[in-house]
Amino acid sequence: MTPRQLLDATQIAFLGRRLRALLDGARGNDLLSISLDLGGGDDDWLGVEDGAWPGVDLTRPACHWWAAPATSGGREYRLAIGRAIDFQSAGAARFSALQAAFAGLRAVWRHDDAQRSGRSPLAHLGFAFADESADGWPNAQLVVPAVLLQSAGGRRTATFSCVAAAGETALAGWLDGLRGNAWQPRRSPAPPLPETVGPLAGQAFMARVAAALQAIHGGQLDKLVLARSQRCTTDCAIDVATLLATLRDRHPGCTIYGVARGGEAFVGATPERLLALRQGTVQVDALAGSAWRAGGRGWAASPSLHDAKNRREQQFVVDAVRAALSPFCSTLAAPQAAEVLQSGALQHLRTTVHGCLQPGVAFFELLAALHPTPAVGGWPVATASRWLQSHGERRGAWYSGGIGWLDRAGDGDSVVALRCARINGRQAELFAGAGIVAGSDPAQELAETEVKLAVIADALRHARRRRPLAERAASA
Ligand SMILES: C=C(O[C@@H]1C=C(C(=O)O)C=C[C@H]1O)C(=O)O
Repeated sequence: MTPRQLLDATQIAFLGRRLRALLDGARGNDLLSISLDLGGGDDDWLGVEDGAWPGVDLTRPACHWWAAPATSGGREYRLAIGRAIDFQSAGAARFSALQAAFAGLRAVWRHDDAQRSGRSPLAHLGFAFADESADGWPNAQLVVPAVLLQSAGGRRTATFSCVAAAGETALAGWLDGLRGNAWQPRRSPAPPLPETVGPLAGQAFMARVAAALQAIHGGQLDKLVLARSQRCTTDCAIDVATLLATLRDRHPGCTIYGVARGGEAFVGATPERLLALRQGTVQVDALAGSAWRAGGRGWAASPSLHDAKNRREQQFVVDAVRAALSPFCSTLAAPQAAEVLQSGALQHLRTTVHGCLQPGVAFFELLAALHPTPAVGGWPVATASRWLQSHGERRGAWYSGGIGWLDRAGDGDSVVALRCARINGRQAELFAGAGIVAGSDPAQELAETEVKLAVIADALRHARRRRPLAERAASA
């Protein structure tokens, strides 16, 4: 099935009838969602590879593509197009503002599932690392998409949402959204020209590591995560869909995400789950400590993943996550030993923290308690945040913040937005960071950020070699 064939005339007529039925008796600010069952089929229907769905167009004003490892194996895909509701917030109370908005939505959210798709409508969310940011991305955002396509376990659904005040015009908007994402002609991307990390960028990062180590040795802090960015420019527009497909193929254990707003896309492949909330149970990854294969690239050699520094670095995260969750949990599973998580050329230490929640605990309450974990901020959390702010730490878009989804019942997932870049036309800005504790070596920390930046840089390089099927066939 292609997007063009997504809905036939019978389904469009059916959608129109369901919309009219929902509108009957609705109040203007009610939120209405209608799900259609699109039948069984290949989950890669929503993949972004050449020829399958080249229409995932992240240069559109509002689009969110997501491919997460499914519990049953394979991938779970989501594509959100447009916005029925867009709520944004910033500042110290940003998560409680999102929670209040979400609770308000739930009270007026009506879902028609006449075809028994069994899938809940979803809202997607994203937020920046710090609670104030000024780089064109909303600091914290919750969106109910106008159109949501989902594919998992061989089942495909479409959910259409609008506020009742939009009336019957919503139908035309939904169909437009789908058309806009239909088969776009694609240009094959040209070779990106990554800016070499000049010695100055590397020296500047190592100087900041040295300053962080001084603060740690002075006893003010135990851990600080420092980030850096790298810009590169290509000689024609970066093909975001190919970049996403490359990340998806290369990082099977990661969640791949791409969010577009106003011509810019924020794209990444993260190994780290921040929060999964399902029917009163919670799961959080305490992920930190890194080792890598240098692969002859001239990066400093990796420390052992199990050395004292890496274990200490990860233990801060385990302790902080357990402390953050415990007031909300009736039971918190006993601490587990850390496992090794392989993610491309990197390895990390990971402990999954599980708990049973007390009744009524909301997703954003948990986010507010957890973020920033010492995996991305530092320890103690408040001192680390102040240190970063006063030392000019700059983190673009939603890097090291979170990105995720919530269903109508309030269950949901958020990942930590890592291994990512902000893409605008020919420009990419890549982000990565590393945790500093007593015993950290500045050259190794720099190398760690290089390996992390390479997740996107290598995918960008590879993406240029992939060409649309039509073009390949023409030149064959
Ligand atoms: C901050 C990043 O990664 C985090 C920091 C890690 C570390 O310091 O070892 C490991 C995994 C992530 O929790 C990043 O990838 O940018």
